[in-house]
Amino acid sequence: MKPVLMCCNVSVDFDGFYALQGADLKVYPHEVRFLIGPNGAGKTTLLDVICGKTRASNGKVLFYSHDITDMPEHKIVRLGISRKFQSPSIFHQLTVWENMELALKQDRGLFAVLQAKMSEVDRDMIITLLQRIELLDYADQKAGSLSHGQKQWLEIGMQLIQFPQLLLLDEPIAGMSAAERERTGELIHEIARDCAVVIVEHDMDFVRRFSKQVTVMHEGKVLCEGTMEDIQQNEKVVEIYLGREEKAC
Ligand SMILES: Nc1ncnc2c1ncn2[C@@H]1O[C@H](COP(=O)(O)OP(=O)(O)OP(=O)(O)O)[C@@H](O)[C@H]1O
Repeated sequence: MKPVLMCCNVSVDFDGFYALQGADLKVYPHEVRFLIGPNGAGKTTLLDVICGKTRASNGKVLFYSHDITDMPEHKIVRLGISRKFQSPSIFHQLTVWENMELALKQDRGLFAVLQAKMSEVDRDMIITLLQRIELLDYADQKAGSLSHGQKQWLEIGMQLIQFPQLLLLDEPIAGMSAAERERTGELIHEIARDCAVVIVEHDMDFVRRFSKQVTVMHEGKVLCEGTMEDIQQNEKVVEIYLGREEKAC
């Protein structure tokens, strides 16, 4: 099977400080890949390079056969890579439905989108996605009135409406209740039926519960990959990351 994403020997130089130092990553269709590692390991920087927010100073990023290393962010989005940042960037004064409408027609202005008549197909698509993110009953509510977890789901829904083939999530469960975390884990696996997902996450209980393949990053490189069971046996991973977690408990 061809990988959706290949990062080959990617380095990022921030004025002499190397946040990434030859990072390699392959992600396959329908995969849910967790990226873990200590603070400063380069996880967010790697997501930033993949979505075009940060430029690699060396190495290549391939999305299927496209070399996207030097592509501007908006073109990468159009190719099918969607990035959700830690804090939700939704419009609090608009309803859940209007947020979804806007996400559907991002290239048009707010006024034009809200005035335009929707096609049946678009309407059905929004309904299906709102069902998936469990917000159909909240469609007419202002997004600002949603719980923190629901706001995160709304933003995930707004990413999904563009039908990405790769979704990048940065700590999606931060600040969520236990029930919201559980639902988010299930949602991520549902999403992976249609698109690969790469998730940066620090919550090891969540990673244990919902991961298959985990990539451990350290000092700007990939240290190792495998199932959570595999990497828990890795002495270096325990030393630099998981050991600290146990001590903190
Ligand atoms: N714009 C920047 N300029 C300079 N240094 C940066 C910049 N962005 C990130 N860094 C540094 O690069 C390193 C990697 O940061 P990054 O945020 O990718 O790590 P991370 O693994 O995501 O950490 P965390 O788990 O704390 O979010 C850190 O030392 C960080 O301070």
